[in-house]
Amino acid sequence: MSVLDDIIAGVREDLGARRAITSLEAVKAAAAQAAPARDAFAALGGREQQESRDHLLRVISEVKRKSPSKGALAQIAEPAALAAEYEAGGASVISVLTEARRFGGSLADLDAVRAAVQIPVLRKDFTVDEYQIYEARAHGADLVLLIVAALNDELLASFLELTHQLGMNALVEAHTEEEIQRALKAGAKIIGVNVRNLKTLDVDPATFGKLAPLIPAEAVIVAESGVESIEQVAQYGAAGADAILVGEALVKHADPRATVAEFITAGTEAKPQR
Ligand SMILES: O=P(O)(O)OC[C@@H](O)[C@@H](O)c1c[nH]c2ccccc12
Repeated sequence: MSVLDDIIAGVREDLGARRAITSLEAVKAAAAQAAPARDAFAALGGREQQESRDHLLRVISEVKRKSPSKGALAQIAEPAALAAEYEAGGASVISVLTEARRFGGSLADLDAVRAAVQIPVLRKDFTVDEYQIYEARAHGADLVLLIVAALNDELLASFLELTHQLGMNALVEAHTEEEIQRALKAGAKIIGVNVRNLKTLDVDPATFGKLAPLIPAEAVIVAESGVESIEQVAQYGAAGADAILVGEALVKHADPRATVAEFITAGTEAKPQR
């Protein structure tokens, strides 16, 4: 079993436990009651009119306590306080890991962050069931993660459609050329190139430069993982990223606010006009 399969098995078990307490019908009703989703596509620089794009490199800042590849990263006693720092530093979106077993996250973290910031919030989890999409909306998420490697074409398309129906956007994550093609075919508007292979956990930042040119200019392109330095941010910016998604480097830094601001400056300087 790959790491991804193993994580998903745990996600399904935890989902079963939540569903036994709160039915799909109840979660749908809660989603319908939630305040409308914020426009994450626009927040990430996406425009229906390509010409009106600006030049800024956006940062999606992640609340991440631990990971299967690195183990414990940071305690994060107050995710709300960390998210507020990210927002003050200029982050465009906050990503909140809600997977519990491997990443130490929860829906309570999502609630706390949602209440603390104005910018769009991404529910970062391994989406394998429509229940999780309604649940994300019920908890105020504006964006959900859809990992292409975890879904077949039919599920990917139907989850993307449901996400849009609920007024949210999806960050559709790919790691290979084939997965990029599948994401595009499903109609993804925000495409993440994860340079970490979720089956082996190997990180290779060069993956971004190889795959980004395959993504048409109408889509927002997000470089995910492996940001350890300003130089790496500049490389992603130069290679065509509209946004970067950063976890470890921010949660481990003593001054996450300043680090977000530095990353935005470095990436924007490096970014070519699209
Ligand atoms: O901590 P990093 O290397 O900055 O990575 C952040 C983010 O890209 C990573 O957490 C991630 C990317 N895709 C995922 C899918 C599930 C869980 C986590 C992830």
